[in-house]
Amino acid sequence: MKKRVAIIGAGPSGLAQLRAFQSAAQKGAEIPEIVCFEKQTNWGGLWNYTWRTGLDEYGEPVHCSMYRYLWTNGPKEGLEFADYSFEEHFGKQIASYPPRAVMFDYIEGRVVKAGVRDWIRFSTVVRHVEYDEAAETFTVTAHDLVEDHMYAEEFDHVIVASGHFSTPNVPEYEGFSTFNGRIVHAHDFRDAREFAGKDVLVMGSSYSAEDIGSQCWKYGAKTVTSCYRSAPMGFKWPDNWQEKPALVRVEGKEAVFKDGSRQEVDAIILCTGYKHYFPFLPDDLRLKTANRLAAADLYKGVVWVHNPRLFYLGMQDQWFTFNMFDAQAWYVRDIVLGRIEVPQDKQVLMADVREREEREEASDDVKYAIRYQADYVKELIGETDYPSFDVDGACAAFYEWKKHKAEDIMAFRNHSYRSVITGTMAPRHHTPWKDALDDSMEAYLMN
Ligand SMILES: Cc1cc2nc3c(=O)[nH]c(=O)nc-3n(C[C@H](O)[C@H](O)[C@H](O)COP(=O)(O)OP(=O)(O)OC[C@H]3O[C@@H](n4cnc5c(N)ncnc54)[C@H](O)[C@@H]3O)c2cc1C
Repeated sequence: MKKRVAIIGAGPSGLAQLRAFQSAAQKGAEIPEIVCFEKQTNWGGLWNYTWRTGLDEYGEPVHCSMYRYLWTNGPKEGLEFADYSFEEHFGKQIASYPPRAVMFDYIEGRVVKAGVRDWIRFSTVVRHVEYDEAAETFTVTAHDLVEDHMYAEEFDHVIVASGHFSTPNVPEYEGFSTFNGRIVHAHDFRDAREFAGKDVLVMGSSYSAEDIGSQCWKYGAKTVTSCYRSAPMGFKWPDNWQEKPALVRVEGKEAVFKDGSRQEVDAIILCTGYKHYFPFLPDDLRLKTANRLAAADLYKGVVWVHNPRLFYLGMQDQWFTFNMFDAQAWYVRDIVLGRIEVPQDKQVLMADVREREEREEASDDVKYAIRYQADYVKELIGETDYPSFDVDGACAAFYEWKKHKAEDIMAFRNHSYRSVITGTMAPRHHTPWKDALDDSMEAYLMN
């Protein structure tokens, strides 16, 4: 009987897995029966934007954490699919920091071409997964939201590609419940225009804080204050943007910081990160990890060491994204197809995890982290037929990106880089991003 494989999620990771199997089939391989469960009505994961926050039309938690005017925060050259370039999709090279809608179109382009939509059951949430030792199969219980019907099916493998930037980490601070303003987590932030004319406090010092603070500033916030726990972001911010140490409490409308200073604010945006959250997995199958490069308990970053028939995609902290998901998906595919053997000895699997952890912990330098992930991508693609690409070039684009941000955080998106697939230089963005309100694909492609 044909093997059956369940993929949970049709975001960039799950779609990479579909494309991986389809590419093997295209080359004549016998592939298993694939069922991809996707709780949203469409594919694209976080890139499938919705205005909704809280619960969706079925009462399910909204997955999307992106906002209306989101433009990629890293250069597109760092994430380009090796088997489907931006030039192939758009018929020309495009600038390096596309808006969300352009990215969605690109993600969708590859899987439309691959013809894998029929493998996906949309509006279907995976509620529970259980492993039967004797039968060596997983029972996946799914909920068809349209029919409001639950059912269970058996699979030989489960691949978890449900993402980890959707369940917000929401801290509590003294005075929050009596704060006379709006408190919102980045997960529910949709449109910076809401904060025009306001004094905004952005909590956190990572990408969300950087970008949401910048959005608020660009769309007319009166002042932006950002506060950090360990170290300031350290960019050259505009005059009406100040960085403060950690928030201690809120008194009325005043935020009080660790150094004793105070600032009156109208709104607090919590850019306090996300949790790896898998409510559909029992303890023995559930990944418990911090957001790090060497995610816990994953051999080669993908194989669940406690049950090597279960895989996770995209669970690492992410410098590389789409091409790393591809590298992982091709690798997992080849395990499932019996082309790559996973060691039987759990100690060997654990040793691989420890080695990755130790190497990650050797330095907290950003360039080291980027290189670390580049080496990981190289390691995986070296073992499959995923088309090789200029991983070092992608690394260089990330280094340049860091440099350009340090030079001018408000205008770094006007820079462009060389494609690591086709070698073509991206055009410079003609409309300075700072002033661009129209994030539609049509407007962008006119550049
Ligand atoms: C604000 C923000 C900005 C970002 N910007 C960039 C950027 O500029 N460039 C970049 O490369 N990356 C960016 N990222 C990173 C992002 O994580 C990746 O680009 C990518 O979306 C991850 O893909 P994924 O498939 O692993 O997860 P997701 O995109 O989260 O997709 C997971 C899918 O699984 C589905 N799912 C979840 N649970 C279930 C269930 N129980 N049953 C069925 N389906 C389920 C979800 O509906 C979703 O479709 C950003 C992330 C955020 C939050």
